[in-house]
Amino acid sequence: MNEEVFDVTIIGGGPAGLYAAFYSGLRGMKTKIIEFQPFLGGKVHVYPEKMVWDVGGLLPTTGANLIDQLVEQGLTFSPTVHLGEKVESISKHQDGLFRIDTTNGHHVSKTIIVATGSGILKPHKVEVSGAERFELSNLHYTVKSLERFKGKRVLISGGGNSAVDWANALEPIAEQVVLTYRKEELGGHEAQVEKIKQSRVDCCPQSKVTDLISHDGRSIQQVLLTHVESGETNVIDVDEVVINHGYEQDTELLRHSDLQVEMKDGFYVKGNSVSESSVPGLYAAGDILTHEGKVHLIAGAFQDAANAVNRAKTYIDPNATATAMVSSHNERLKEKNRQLIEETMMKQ
Ligand SMILES: Cc1cc2nc3c(=O)[nH]c(=O)nc-3n(C[C@H](O)[C@H](O)[C@H](O)COP(=O)(O)OP(=O)(O)OC[C@H]3O[C@@H](n4cnc5c(N)ncnc54)[C@H](O)[C@@H]3O)c2cc1C
Repeated sequence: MNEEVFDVTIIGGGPAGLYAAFYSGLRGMKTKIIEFQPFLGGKVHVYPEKMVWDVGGLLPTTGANLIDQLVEQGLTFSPTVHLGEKVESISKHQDGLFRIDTTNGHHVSKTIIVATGSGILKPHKVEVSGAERFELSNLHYTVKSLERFKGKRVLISGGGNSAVDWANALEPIAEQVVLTYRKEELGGHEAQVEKIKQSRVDCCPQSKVTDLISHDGRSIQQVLLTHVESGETNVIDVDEVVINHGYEQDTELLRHSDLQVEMKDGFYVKGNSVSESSVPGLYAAGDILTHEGKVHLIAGAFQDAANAVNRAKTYIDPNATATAMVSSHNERLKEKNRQLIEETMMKQ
């Protein structure tokens, strides 16, 4: 049980949730983030090795670096963070407070910001019994850094965009890249598929991984591929195995809640351009929100988050200003600014 009442509880610790936490701290609100994954950063964990170019003010940077920056900024005002906790339902009680039921208990909040993005993403695992024991060594469900694969023999299983992108990215640096997929043709973007065809990548169409062979019990040394039609088998020597068989998406939260939150297409929170939902006190930000002016980018998630926080602030205190003072002149940052200036001077 968690009876402490928070001003704002943010569900989801992706870009929208993290920026909302920062902004909520800037507005002096008692803030909590609840995130299902054991880490913050949201969907950006799907593409940590990719370069992101379109976040305002940031020069091209990897997804991994973006996560670090988002998390550091999101924790500026030390919000309470619950990781590894799934929100299962939300309800609003007669006292006007929201109750948030999770896998670990329940929370109470004056307002809620739903920042659940595409829901909870879990990678589809390779269908080989006992495979999980290699996840600490050389079985990967994402490519966190290209460096790790330098000079290695890599097998990638999957025929979609990400698998094709990873094969193209690893081809110049790995010793060998084998790409195996069930269908006859690859399903990625045309230009990327063409690039694969012109490259050193060995394609094994209509094949699936049927065994991961280990001679030391700790890591995979060989992969058994089986042709889906002929049943013919092929053993490939490997140093690293990357699986990209898509993601299972759990988006049940609002459908499971008693609240009558108006939705669009059975998934999105049908909101407005200031992040309000049909339920007073409940706001949404990021990929889960839809409205006429919606920008489906991280940049758009930031705007949603600032709007959601501003609305939450005036919902709790109708006399509060509609927007926060800009950060450059915000009193909440005075002490932190003093520390930063001191640190800069020490370095000179
Ligand atoms: C391959 C790929 C590349 C992309 N490239 C770019 C790009 O270059 N530029 C750009 O601007 N955008 C890009 N995007 C889109 C961008 O990642 C999203 O717009 C952004 O992540 C949305 O942030 P969010 O916080 O709304 O949602 P998410 O990042 O999806 O985060 C939502 C979080 O909520 C958590 N959650 C969900 N349900 C629950 C629950 N019930 N209980 C607790 N926690 C829950 C999830 O675990 C997750 O951590 C890309 C997306 C993909 C897939």
